[in-house]
Amino acid sequence: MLGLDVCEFGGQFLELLWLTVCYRGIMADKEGTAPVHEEEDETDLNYQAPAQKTLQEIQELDKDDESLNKYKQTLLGTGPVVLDPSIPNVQVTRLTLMCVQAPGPITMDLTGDLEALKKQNFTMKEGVDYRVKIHFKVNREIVSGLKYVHLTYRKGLRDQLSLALVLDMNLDQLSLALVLDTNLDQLSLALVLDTNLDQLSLALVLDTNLDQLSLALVLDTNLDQLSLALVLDTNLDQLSLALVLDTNLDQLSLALVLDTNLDQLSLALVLDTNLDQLSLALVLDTNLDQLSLALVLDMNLDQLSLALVLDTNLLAEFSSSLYLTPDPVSQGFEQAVNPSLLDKAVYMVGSYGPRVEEHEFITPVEEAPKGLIVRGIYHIKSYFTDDDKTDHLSWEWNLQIKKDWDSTESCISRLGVLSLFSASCRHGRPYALSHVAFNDRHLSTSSKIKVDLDNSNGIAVMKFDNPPVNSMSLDFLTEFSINLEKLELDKSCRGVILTSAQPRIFSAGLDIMDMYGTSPEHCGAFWKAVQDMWLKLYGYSKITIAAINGASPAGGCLMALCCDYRIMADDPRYSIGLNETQLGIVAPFWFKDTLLNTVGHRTTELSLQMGIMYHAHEALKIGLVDQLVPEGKVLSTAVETLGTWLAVPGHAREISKSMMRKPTVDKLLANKEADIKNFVSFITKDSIQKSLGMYLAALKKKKA
Ligand SMILES: CCCCCC/C=C/CC(=O)SCCNC(=O)CCNC(=O)[C@H](O)C(C)(C)COP(=O)(O)OP(=O)(O)OC[C@H]1O[C@@H](n2cnc3c(N)ncnc32)[C@H](O)[C@@H]1OP(=O)(O)O
Repeated sequence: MLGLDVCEFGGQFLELLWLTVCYRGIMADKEGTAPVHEEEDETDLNYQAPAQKTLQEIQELDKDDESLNKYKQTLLGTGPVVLDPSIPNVQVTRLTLMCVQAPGPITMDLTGDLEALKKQNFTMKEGVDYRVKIHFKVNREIVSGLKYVHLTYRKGLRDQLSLALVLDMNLDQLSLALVLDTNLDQLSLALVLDTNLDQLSLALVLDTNLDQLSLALVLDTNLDQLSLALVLDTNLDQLSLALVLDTNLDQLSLALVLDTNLDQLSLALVLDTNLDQLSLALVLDTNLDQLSLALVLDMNLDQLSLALVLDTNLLAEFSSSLYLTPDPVSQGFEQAVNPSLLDKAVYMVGSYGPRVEEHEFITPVEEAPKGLIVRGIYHIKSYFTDDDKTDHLSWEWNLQIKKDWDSTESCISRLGVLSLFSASCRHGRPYALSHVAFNDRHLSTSSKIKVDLDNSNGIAVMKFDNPPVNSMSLDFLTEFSINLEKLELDKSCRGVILTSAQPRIFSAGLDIMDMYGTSPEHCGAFWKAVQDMWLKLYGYSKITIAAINGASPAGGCLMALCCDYRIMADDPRYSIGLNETQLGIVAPFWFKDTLLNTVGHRTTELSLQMGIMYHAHEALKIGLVDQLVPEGKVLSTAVETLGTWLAVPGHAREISKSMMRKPTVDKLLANKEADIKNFVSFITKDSIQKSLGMYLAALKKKKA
């Protein structure tokens, strides 16, 4: 049976692949060709595309094959969404940098002024994991072989590291100026040394904004006189300074050692000079991700030796960012310096058909670079293109890698979060925001859902804690989806267990209070949150197990059905099922599909029409749950089971899951808006409101 399904699916899939390949030729004619300046690294295999077909022709093919038609509809939509040929077939609408630790969404609108984007910096904290999400629309025709190309350049040194060294000498005189100016979180060092046989002047200014350290040292001496000024200003923890100065008319020795634990900066300066000879050694060693500078200068009347070592292991990587120039700014070096290409990433986006809803594509997880020298601004050229090099969109923007997120961004994001959650005020009552903890890597601060991620095995347990019955209100659903998303992005998490912190109840399903007596706007927002929860959970890439430790009606059952495996407490008091008809409401098609995909057609038919709640044993019998264990063992069995699932090669399992579930997910994605409208008009009907009211009254009466 399974073999047959897979063959059937495989056949359809191949056919669709062929159809999309056929279609590429047509597309190339219709859109402009790309000015994509990417290196040609693909081999021409002398490939001859099959005869071209229109979307309509494709839809006509095998018209009588019902299952193929369904699949085609999922992939191709029902037909062109926009007929106006002046509107591009593919419209890229926005790019989002998805990062769990980000204080808020980092999104760029690609429908507006792309020129403005060139000047805009999007900040990313160093070392964080992130993914790029692109939203795009397909309006008329299938596009195949879509690609997202991402070229990363490092800008000139102005934003990064500048070193200027000026050395001027003759037998009687030496002048040295060294300026090290790095914006990489603000370290500046200026050293000026001017000496002739009679006089030595040294000025050293070290100014680092990196937690406020400033040091100025001025030393001026001639044969009869020595002046030394040292100013040190710091509110840092752990600063040590040692200054040794020894001078007489013929000789000067100076040793300065500055040692600060604050991100490990050490400075040693040794200066030894007499009338005939000057020796200077300066060592600047900062662990702020590997910058070391050593300067050794040794001279006498006849000879000069200078050694300058600037040792940052980033030299190799960013050699083009390092220049020796006397006056970088006045020479306008930024124009003179071509930004160097650091990285080229090509992501295969795939083939897509027209539909009203936007498509979205998410890249695999990347890690932002980390370290003092890699902080700075990267210029990025993005191309949304395809195999035919059609330029669907190309734009440029800047990614700024910083030691921390921008504080202003945090404010903006907090506002964003507030507005997101003010939308979840129910009956005019704002909900507590304590659970909104985007920055918090300890995921356990949510108010309605407790998350505990065990780093030793990668298993996260999400415990519903929304008394009295874990009903899924708008804020519960929002919080659930955020946590799930966070865990999906968290590399250390490998699987998620859903369970309840409430005794005897897994979840009472959707919060009826969100549907009863509320405004159409509220109902719309609520339903969108239900959809988002389902889309996230049913299409989740990681393993999910429902540890059902209590009653699980309606939405509770749906949530369990979305998981990969269900373990239920073996207790006759607990039941599970989609009982919507008992409330006088109708489960939507994606509730139905989720049940159908689990227990089959006939059982789904009986179950939905009658609104049956199954006791644990019955649920096991019809395959609604996979295993029964004593209540006290539900969670431990779930952990054990997840362990065995984790032994399966992850990639193969994930693709298999997606193969089984994607058509169902795509169906809702293609009808999301219509489904919301349908829900709102249905649930706000007087007759339905009356049913809900009676149901609520019955619940309360039962209690009485
Ligand atoms: C195109 C249109 C599509 C429309 C599709 C709409 C889909 C909806 C899916 C749903 O999920 S609808 C919700 C269905 N849920 C239920 O039917 C469950 C109802 N509840 C129960 O059966 C029981 O409460 C329980 C879960 C078995 C627990 O029983 P227990 O005896 O322990 O507690 P109660 O005294 O019954 O309840 C305590 C308290 O909680 C209130 N409550 C219960 N369920 C809900 C709920 N789903 N939403 C809001 N409030 C709920 C109940 O009224 C009690 O409140 P009180 O004020 O303390 O009396």
